[in-house]
Amino acid sequence: PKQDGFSMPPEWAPHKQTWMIWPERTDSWRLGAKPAQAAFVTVIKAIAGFEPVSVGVSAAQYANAYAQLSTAETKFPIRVVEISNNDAWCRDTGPTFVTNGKGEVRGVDWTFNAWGGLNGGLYFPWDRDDQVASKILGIEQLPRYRTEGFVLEGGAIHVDGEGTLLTTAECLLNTNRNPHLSREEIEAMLREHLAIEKVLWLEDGIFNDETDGHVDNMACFVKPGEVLLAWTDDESDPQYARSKAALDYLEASTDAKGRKIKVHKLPVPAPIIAKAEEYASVDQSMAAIPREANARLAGSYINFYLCNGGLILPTFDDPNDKVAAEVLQQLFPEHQVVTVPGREILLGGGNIHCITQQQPLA
Ligand SMILES: NCCCCCC(N)=O
Repeated sequence: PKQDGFSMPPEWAPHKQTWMIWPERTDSWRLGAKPAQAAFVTVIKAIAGFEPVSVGVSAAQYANAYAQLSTAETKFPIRVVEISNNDAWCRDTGPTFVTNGKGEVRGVDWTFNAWGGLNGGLYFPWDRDDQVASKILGIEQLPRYRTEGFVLEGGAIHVDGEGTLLTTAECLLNTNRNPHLSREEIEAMLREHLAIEKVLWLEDGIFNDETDGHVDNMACFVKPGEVLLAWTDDESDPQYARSKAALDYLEASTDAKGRKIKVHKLPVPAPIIAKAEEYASVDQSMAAIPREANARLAGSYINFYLCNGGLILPTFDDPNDKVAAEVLQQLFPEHQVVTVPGREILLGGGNIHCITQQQPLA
């Protein structure tokens, strides 16, 4: 934390590797999780074109994951290690890595409660997921800061690397995360653990996002002082009010260094609806929320992932796929945009940013 001189680098800072977790639970993923595993393999190989990838997998799926990944012909190595888990959302269950600018890396291991615990959580139990960060830090032999009892997911925050953090009240002030803490006390925990100076609070995230509006689906930093925001011009879409409120707030805000915020818009895809036949092959269980057919999914191009020289972008067979790729290539000229179909991942409730976790170089 701040007192030790450690802070969270921005996602565009150089990475040592990316961490991911292999999907397998059949009450969250359709067709025995096989389409999800294929989609994850595509993402893993895309990232391994830019930097090493470590994939955590359960003992039951180790042989299957290893067989598919160890023979991959990629520029950078893909490592498969056994890590028990309850699902595959490494953005939220992995550690948030912090660096001190003097060659040292540590990790923050937030308490995890499956996006709401017994008050709106998405599955039960989540004990293996709450151990993932600790196991990754153990494998990397990095010191660990544990925030016992303070719930946070990595997908709920973005930083600019210069003291500003971007998040949503819909998530962080939700009574199913830290009902015992005030907004000020939550800000204090973020300041302390990430050495940030100012929090920009968007009200809401993407409409119908089951994470309670994670910021990593709604908005992100392009560079200090510049924010990219999920946008629609369709005022009849429930997304419009959320994006307009965020635009007005950001354009009236300054960051930790006093810069006025410049907002860039990234169009959302047309509403994405889960088909009944897609969810027909998801197991019913007492352990996970049912996947609602005909529900609108929280599809967003903001859920891309920045790796060393690459930008991995989910696409949705939508005319805006091309628009989003062009806008992002303009805004991130030093990153090569690589598109990967995102629907199979979105059917599980998130996308490419949600299934990745960057480990920065010291
Ligand atoms: N079904 C669980 C979905 C969790 C999505 C995680 C994320 N960061 O979006």
